[in-house]
Amino acid sequence: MNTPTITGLRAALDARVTSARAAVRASTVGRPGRSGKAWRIAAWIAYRDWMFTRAFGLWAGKHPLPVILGVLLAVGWWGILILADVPGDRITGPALLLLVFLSPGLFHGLWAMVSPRRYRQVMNARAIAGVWPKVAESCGLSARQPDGTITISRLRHVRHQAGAVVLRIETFAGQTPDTLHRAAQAITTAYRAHGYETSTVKPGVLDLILFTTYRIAPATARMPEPETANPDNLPVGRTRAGQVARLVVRGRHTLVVGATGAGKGSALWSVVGNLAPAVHVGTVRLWGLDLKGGVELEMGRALFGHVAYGSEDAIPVLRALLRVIDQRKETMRGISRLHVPTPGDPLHVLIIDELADLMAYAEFEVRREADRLMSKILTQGRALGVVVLACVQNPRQEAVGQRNLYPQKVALRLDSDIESDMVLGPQARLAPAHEISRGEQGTAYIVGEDGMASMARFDYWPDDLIRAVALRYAAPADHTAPEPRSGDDALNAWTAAAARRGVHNNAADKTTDNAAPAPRPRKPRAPRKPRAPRAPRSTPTAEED
Ligand SMILES: Nc1ncnc2c1ncn2[C@@H]1O[C@H](COP(=O)(O)OP(=O)(O)OP(=O)(O)O)[C@@H](O)[C@H]1O
Repeated sequence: MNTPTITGLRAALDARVTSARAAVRASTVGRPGRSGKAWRIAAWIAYRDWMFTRAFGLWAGKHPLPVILGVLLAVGWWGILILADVPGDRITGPALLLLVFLSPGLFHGLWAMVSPRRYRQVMNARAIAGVWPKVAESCGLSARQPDGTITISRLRHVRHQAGAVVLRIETFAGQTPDTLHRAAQAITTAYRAHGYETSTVKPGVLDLILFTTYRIAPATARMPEPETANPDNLPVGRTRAGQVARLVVRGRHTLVVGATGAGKGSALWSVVGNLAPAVHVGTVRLWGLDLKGGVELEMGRALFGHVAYGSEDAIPVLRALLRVIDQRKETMRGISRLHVPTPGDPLHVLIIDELADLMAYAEFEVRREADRLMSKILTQGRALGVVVLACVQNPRQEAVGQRNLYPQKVALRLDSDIESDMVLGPQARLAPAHEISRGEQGTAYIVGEDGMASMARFDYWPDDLIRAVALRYAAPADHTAPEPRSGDDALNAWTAAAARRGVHNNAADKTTDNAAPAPRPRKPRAPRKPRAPRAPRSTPTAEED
């Protein structure tokens, strides 16, 4: 029998609450027509009333003295007027007195009624700042000075953003920024936040982003538009703060790791799908290795140039990509240090689904060759406009032995903290991927080149959308790979593999122009002229020249 885990129970409870809320909403404010409108007006009034009462109550709870004094004086005044039988208005005077004593509370109530959001933010910021000295001291952000006084890291300000509160913290003389980074988790727990991220503002000043939401709501991707298909800043999903999550593709190899069902497909298609408009105009060229037999990539086949669906077929594709790198080395030498994609001279993106099938489970010879080729592509490719996005399920040593060659890592849900450590190394502290729950497919920590981690949820890409994107943004027909140079060992391998298995290529599907890099018929070599025997010569000297 399966024992329910805390995470499982929490997910089940979440689901029930969400469905109950949806049911109540549908039968009240969500109703169509006049009754729905009436419900909405009533809900608006009730909410504003509640905000007034709550804000006033909170103020009164914190300031009982003026409340008690005001009530006593007002009642006393009124009582005296009654007892002394003073004629005329006996209410206005005591009421005005009460109003004066309670005016700060009434101001709070009105403020909360008119602008509930702003009111909550200001109150929250004040509460955070109020307990900051205690929190800072207990989290190790204080030091005793020689004169006996205690210095704490200064909280410059508290700012709100969607789903998060940002604390700007400053080090004091003698304190290192690393101390702030190390205290981040303890501060998060102290404020009962759901998670944190850090961002350095300037030396000694850090923004600590505390998340107030537990999870990022799932979202379904939409048809990408050409203006967003920017490989330097590709939109791929949502951040915890509700903003667009972005990934840098140009100049970075990306390793995507996630347990089975963690949503690697969402990460893969968020990149491929959002790059599609750039593929269509020829500034990006996609290469695919789907070693699960094509199950994943075949759906968007038209977006790809060369693809291979088996580990042996992958080798010629990797070799062809290496030839692109070699060609670029020659054309870019002395001209540019980072390739700028243009139509006709695109950014080449190699997408690999299930890297382990190539690097860990293939035949020994294939593994060895794949390892050699991948090391070259990963070490030489990124500046030359050839990048890799590789997905892997099991982060075991053989599969991700080259993980250090991927400057950017995407860690979806992992099974244990050991796996998080294996993939992310020291960054696992900032990106505990093993804590992502099963119900949050597509949620991941993105660990960038600078070692900073941020949480995002990749958009979900339904099959129909992938097909529609492939139809609308199909790759141009001239998707050819550079041909092997004569004498290149790839020539024979490519030819043999293509003949044996029929390497999948756009060409095969479309026009003959696109044919897989077929071997050029070699010119028969002219017989070598016999060399004239060299005259015996002595060691060259300056005089001889
Ligand atoms: N971004 C997302 N938002 C919501 N649900 C998602 C998201 N991504 C995936 N899912 C759900 O999770 C399921 C598994 O996703 P997916 O197949 O991408 O996982 P995977 O990591 O590729 O798994 P495997 O390694 O076993 O192929 C999907 O069928 C879908 O129902």
